[in-house]
Amino acid sequence: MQEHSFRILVINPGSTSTKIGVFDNERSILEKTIRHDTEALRAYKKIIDQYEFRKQTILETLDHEGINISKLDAVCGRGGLLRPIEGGTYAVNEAMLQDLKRGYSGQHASNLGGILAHEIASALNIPAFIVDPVVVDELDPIARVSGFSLIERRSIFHALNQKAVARRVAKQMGKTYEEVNFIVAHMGGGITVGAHQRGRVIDVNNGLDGEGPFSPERAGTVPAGDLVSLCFSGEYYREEIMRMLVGGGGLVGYLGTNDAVKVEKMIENGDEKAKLIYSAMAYQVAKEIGAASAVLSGKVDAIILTGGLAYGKQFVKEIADRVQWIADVIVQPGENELQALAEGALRVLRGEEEAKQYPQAVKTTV
Ligand SMILES: Nc1ncnc2c1ncn2[C@@H]1O[C@H](COP(=O)(O)OP(=O)(O)OP(=O)(O)O)[C@@H](O)[C@H]1O
Ligand SMILES: CCCC(=O)O
Repeated sequence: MQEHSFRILVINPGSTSTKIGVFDNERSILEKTIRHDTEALRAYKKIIDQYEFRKQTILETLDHEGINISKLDAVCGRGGLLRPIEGGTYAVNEAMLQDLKRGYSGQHASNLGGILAHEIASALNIPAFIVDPVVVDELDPIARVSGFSLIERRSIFHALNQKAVARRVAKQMGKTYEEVNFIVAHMGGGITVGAHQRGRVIDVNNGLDGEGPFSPERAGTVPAGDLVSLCFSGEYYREEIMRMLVGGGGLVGYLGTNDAVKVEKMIENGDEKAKLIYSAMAYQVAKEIGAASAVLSGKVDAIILTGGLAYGKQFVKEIADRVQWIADVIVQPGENELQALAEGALRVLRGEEEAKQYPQAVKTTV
């Protein structure tokens, strides 16, 4: 019997671009990165105000590429900084739209994903979904304890790519994601290292502005007391400190670039500082993997290295040399977020999973 074919539009909004894809089942028939002029984006005060502009650009691009949107079966967007929720595919509902619009856990381009999916899908009377947003929170209670009673650890990570890669590797091993324990290190502009225990990410660093290894653009964990002293030195505004930690941290802070390919060139040209800093980034990733292996009590089926930095052969080697005693190291460079969005929507359209419902805000009585 011929398999039913679903056509899905997927949308992944980034800070300066919107990536879109059209899939017939798992097969990509169009993938496009729409670059937005930074001047055009600057005209909008808040990220959320860009949605009409981005929607029109997406629709024009689809039209230009000859995609008839009336043939779509669903639209799936990258989820944003919502309330903490468990992983999976969620139907876009009113509560979600409200939280995306106000940026419940902060402002992030991915907040536009669910809104754009809803806007396009509702006009066509088809379902809209999001899959594994960055706020996926499956932390064990013990992992939430920070050691400072006023601050709880939070789960903010590359859930979409980490879970998609983990599912793919599990399948290659002839198992399901729910049958294996993996450590997944997503190494892109930000770096997050997740301890995946039988389908749940029970511990992971908050890679947005919290903790973990430093990355091309982010500082990761820094010595707390020294940071407090810097904050109260009177020399910096809050925004300046945040910019130095996120965006201007990591490789950018030390070497003036977030481009690891450039850093590799600097090393080739004999730059000793670049060599030390690049090795330190690999060292910190390895250390975080070691910590995740303790979280999993050493029961680790594989360590997976993914994201753009996983293309760097020397970088990967330095990490692997330190951690391959724990488990096999599997390298899956780049990220496949469009495919992951399509696969998440497909699991629901095929009835393999039920779409999860995003929780309504709890009403408090005064
Ligand atoms: N061939 C390569 N060798 C080494 N590093 C590479 C290579 N290709 C890309 N990178 C590096 O990967 C990093 C970007 O990774 P990626 O594209 O996954 O990040 P992003 O999507 O911008 O951010 P994030 O993954 O945090 O959402 C950059 O530092 C880039 O220089
Ligand atoms: C860590 C959350 C995803 C990102 O890097 O923006």
